[in-house]
Amino acid sequence: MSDPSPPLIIAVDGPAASGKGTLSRRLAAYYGLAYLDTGMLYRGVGWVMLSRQLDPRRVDDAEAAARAFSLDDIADADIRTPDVGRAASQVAVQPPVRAALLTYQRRFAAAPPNGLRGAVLDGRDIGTVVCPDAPVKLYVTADTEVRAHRRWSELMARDARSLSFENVLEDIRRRDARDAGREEAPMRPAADAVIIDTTTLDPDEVFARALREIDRRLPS
Ligand SMILES: Nc1ncnc2c1ncn2[C@@H]1O[C@H](COP(=O)(O)OP(=O)(O)O)[C@@H](O)[C@H]1O
Ligand SMILES: Nc1ccn([C@@H]2O[C@H](COP(=O)(O)OP(=O)(O)O)[C@@H](O)[C@H]2O)c(=O)n1
Repeated sequence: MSDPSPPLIIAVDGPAASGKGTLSRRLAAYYGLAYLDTGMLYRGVGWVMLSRQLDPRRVDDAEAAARAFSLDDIADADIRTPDVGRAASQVAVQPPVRAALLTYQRRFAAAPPNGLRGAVLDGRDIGTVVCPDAPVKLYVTADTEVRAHRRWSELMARDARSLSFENVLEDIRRRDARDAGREEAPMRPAADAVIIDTTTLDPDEVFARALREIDRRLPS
């Protein structure tokens, strides 16, 4: 009897608000794959730290929070705020936090839920660390100001009226610098990733571009 084929993994990485989630959800639906937003795990740990009034930069506390983390902890939490994004990138610098969250991500990729034949994972280090053998790796990016504008519009639509565009831009710049500059699993395209610059593309165009790249790489 031949071995069952390994799960089909599509790795999607890139900086904040580049459109990773929008593209990944669509790819997962199209190919019938599971989807994991790995940023949600880091945001979850960041949220736990803030909700306990702990400093996200304290490595012992952050490691303990990551080890004990369960998705149930954030069932009713708003993790999509700039404060939680900042805390997420502060806990994400710490190697023991990354190690604790890596296990969950690798398991998800190795055995996608509901018997699905594979998964799309999005984050910062999927193609480089979490799933280095993924047959398809995309790195989604866009100009910083365009990304900040997208995030600002999203936050405004959710009623964060007091946020200025400049604050969101500054926040994204700092988070990008922290994510790209850290020692452990820095944000960067894998050597074999396809870079998709979404600055002037709408979501349909990004999807179409990704499909072309993926179909070229998948065994027919
Ligand atoms: N190609 C695009 N053009 C314009 N807006 C986009 C595009 N892709 C995503 N968006 C919007 O930008 C915001 C951030 O997208 P999202 O997919 O959440 O990014 P990420 O997962 O990289 O943080 C969302 O409001 C989304 O609707
Ligand atoms: N695989 C991942 C995913 C997220 N992260 C961290 O988690 C933060 C929040 O990730 P996110 O994907 O929710 O961020 P957005 O792109 O949605 O703004 C990032 O800024 C990173 O610091 C990471 O280090 N590695």
